[in-house]
Amino acid sequence: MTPQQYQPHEAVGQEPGQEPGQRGPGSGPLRWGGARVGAGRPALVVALTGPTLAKAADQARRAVSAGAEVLEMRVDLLEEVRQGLEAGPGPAASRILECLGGLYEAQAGMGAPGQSSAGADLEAPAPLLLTCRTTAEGGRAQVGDAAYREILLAVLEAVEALPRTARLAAIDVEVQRGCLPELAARAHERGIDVVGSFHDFEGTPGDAELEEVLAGMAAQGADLAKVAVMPLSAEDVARLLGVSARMSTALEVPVAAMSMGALGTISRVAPVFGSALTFVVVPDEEGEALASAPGQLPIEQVRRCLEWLGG
Ligand SMILES: O=C1C[C@@](O)(C(=O)O)C[C@@H](O)[C@@H]1O
Repeated sequence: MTPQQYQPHEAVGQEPGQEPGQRGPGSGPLRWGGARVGAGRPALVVALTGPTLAKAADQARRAVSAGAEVLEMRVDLLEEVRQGLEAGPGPAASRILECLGGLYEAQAGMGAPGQSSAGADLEAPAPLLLTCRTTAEGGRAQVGDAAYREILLAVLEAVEALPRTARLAAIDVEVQRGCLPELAARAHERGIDVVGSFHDFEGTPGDAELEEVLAGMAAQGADLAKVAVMPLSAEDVARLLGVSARMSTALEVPVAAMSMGALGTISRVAPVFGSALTFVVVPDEEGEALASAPGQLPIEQVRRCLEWLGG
C-alpha cells in the first residue's frame, strides 16, 4: 500500500501500529488520512468557508475533485454554528458536531471510492482539520478564552460518538487563548493531531518573536506549529520565509508559515521554505471563491507553482 492511499481503519494522525497519542514530537511527518504532512512539499488545504453547511459540503466536493489533500472546516464561518455560538459554549459545540455529522452525510453523495451502505463507515475523501477561529485572530467566533476552551473540549469529548470518518485528523488551537497544553492532551488521547495557531493581521512580528511563538507551540504539545502574519513590506515577507526555513529544520514538529495578502503570495507557492501546509481556494460554478484569509490562490495555480518551484 502506498503512503498516499487512505487507510480507513487506522486512527487518523497515527503511524501504523501506534496507539493514539503515542506519535510524539519529532517522529516524522504527520499522517492525516492519505496525506503526509511535513514530508516535502506543502499539503494543499482548502478551507470550507460556507457560509452554510450545504455550501461547505458543496465546496468539499469540489475541493476533493480538484485534488485538495486536507479540508479545513472553518466552523466559525458557518451560519449554523454562529447561531449556536450566540447561545453559549454548549449549544456551539453541539452545532459543530452536527455540522461534522452533516458533512459526513454529504460525503455519501460524493460517490467517493469506498462508499458503502448505510450505517457503515464511508471512506473519507480528504482528512478534516477543524478550526474555530476567534475574532481576536481574524475569524468570526466572538468568544472569550474560557468559552473557546469549553467549546473545543466539548467537541473533543463528543467526537468519538461520530462515525469514524466524520472524526477529525486534526484540530486547530490558537496558542494565545491559553489552553493549548490541555487541549493537546485531550486531542492526543483520541488520536487527533493539534495544529498550534497564531495570527497577526496588523503586521509581521520580529523574527525572534515569531521563532519563540513557533517553538512555544511545539513545547505546549502542538503536532504542527503555524503562523500567518501580514507583511507591510517585501522585507517582512523575506523575514517570514527565513523564519519558516529556519524553524522547519530546527523544530521537531512540522511548521506552516504564511505571509498574508497580495504581497505575501510567494509564501503560499514556494515549497523550499519548509511550510508543511498551504491554504488554497477552489472556485464554485460561477468562478467565485471565498478565501478564508487574504492572499490565497486557486488550487491549480498553486499546484503548478509548487511543481515549477521544486515541490
Ligand atoms: O491559519 C490559517 C491560515 C490562513 O489564515 C491563511 O492565511 O491561509 C487561513 C486560515 O483558514 C487557516 O486557519
